Amino acid sequence: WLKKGSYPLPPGPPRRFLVGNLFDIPRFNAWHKFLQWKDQYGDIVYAEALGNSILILNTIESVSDLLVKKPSVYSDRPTFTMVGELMGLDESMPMQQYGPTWREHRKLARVALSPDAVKKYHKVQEDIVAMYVDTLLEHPVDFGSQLRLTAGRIIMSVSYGLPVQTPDDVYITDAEETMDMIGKATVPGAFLVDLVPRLKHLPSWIPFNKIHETGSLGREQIERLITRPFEHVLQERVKGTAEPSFVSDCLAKLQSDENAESKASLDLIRWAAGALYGAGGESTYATILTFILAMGLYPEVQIKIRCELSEVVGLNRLPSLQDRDRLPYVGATVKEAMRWSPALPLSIARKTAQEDNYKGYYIPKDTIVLPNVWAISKDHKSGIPSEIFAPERFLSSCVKETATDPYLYAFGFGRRECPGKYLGENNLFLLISYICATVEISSSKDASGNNILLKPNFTAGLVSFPEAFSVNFSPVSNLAVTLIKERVVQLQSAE
Ligand code: HEM
Repeated sequence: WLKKGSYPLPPGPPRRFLVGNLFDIPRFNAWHKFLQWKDQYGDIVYAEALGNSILILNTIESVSDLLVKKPSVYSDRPTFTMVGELMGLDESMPMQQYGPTWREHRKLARVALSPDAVKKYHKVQEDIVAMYVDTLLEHPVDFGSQLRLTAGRIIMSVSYGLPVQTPDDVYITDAEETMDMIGKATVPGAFLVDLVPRLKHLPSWIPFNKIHETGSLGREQIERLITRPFEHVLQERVKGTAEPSFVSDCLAKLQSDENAESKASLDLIRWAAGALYGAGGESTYATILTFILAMGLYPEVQIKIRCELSEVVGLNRLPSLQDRDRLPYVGATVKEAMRWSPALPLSIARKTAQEDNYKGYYIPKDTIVLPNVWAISKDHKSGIPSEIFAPERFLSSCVKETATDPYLYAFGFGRRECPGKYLGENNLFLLISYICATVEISSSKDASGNNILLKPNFTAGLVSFPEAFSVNFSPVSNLAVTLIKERVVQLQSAE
């Protein structure tokens, strides 16, 4: 009853002989096109490219019916021959297939990143965020690169307990170079071998065949990224000076469980920790950069945040994660930063492990499934146009019906939902509240003193963030600056 002949494929654009919809799907910003297809063909849209089936899910209901309610069918990932198989990234949690090894990784992540476990990182997160806000006061032009460093430092401290201050930023530089390489290698069509996997069997002595050379260079780079900081923790543990961290906690648990650190288990921890950087750094960076751009465009939101902070927290201390529940407007702003331009507009793709049927349509095995988070984020429930940055859409005191909560879609779905969600939410809350408590963001001025018009343009990769832009940062008050400076001085004297 599941055969193709009995049920039609879901609706979608007409396919051409051999290439299917290859030329209908834009290489970049495909989510805009998919949103148009939603109006034309409906909630679920089927397309094909070079023989690959693609299913686009445009609503939270279809995502929930398939990705959440049928985990055994919809929890695999598509495979990449170059980065996955040849460079070895298949071993990292985000790219692994749904199965026993993936489950082991998730078990580690659950222990180390649960809502309770992440409480021990509150202080380190606050320290690193205070350092970032200090750089906004001292070197405001570097706000983008410093933000990237900040997101990386938090992950490195959480994963490996690396000191908050600079000497170990060498690990971050290494990690950023590797992420850049992976980002370029996962752009569709970057490597012919991803389109024609059989090319991987070509011997390396064939002239101009760089497949194996590129693969092994990438593999070395990825190995370095996951091994160097891991070995640092092993050494610190021998000296008895290891700070609490994901790796340290996992190693301690391993020792108490088995009384021996088997090679396989060490490898599992090494890979699980290595995956956190790639998965957690860029999404935090993208969301906060989006927030900064939005504040240049919608300065009134900052005023409301500052009012709430001064009422609830007062002016004599910095906000903390304990204040979070009493700051609804800040909470709504965090959600709006995730919604206005989602960091992962097509989430992370899935692949069907077997054929399926849904609402009378046939879905073939090995179909690439794309949850269109971009389309889901554009709901009209609140009545506020979706292109406006308005945290009010999430507050029942401001609108009759609130917008769909981004916590339901921005962090992914079902069994593969982001394991770093709680840590990620805390990062966003701290960054947004510290920035607003200390600096005012405004448009930059040109030589004649006129405001430079900000254009919300976003990059078009797997992770999407604002293209380079400039804004002005000025201190909110001397008292706010003193609070940040004191925190940073305390930090420097403690190290
Ligand atoms: C604003 C912050 C973040 C956003 C928006 C975000 C979003 C996502 C999304 C959409 C997925 C795909 C889930 C799916 O397939 O359904 C994901 C997966 C993942 N995220 Fe996050 N994430 C964030 C922060 C973090 C942090 C801080 C960490 C690590 C500490 C992290 C670690 C991971 C990992 C390891 C996966 C792969 C899970 C798997 O494939 O089983 N993320 N994230």
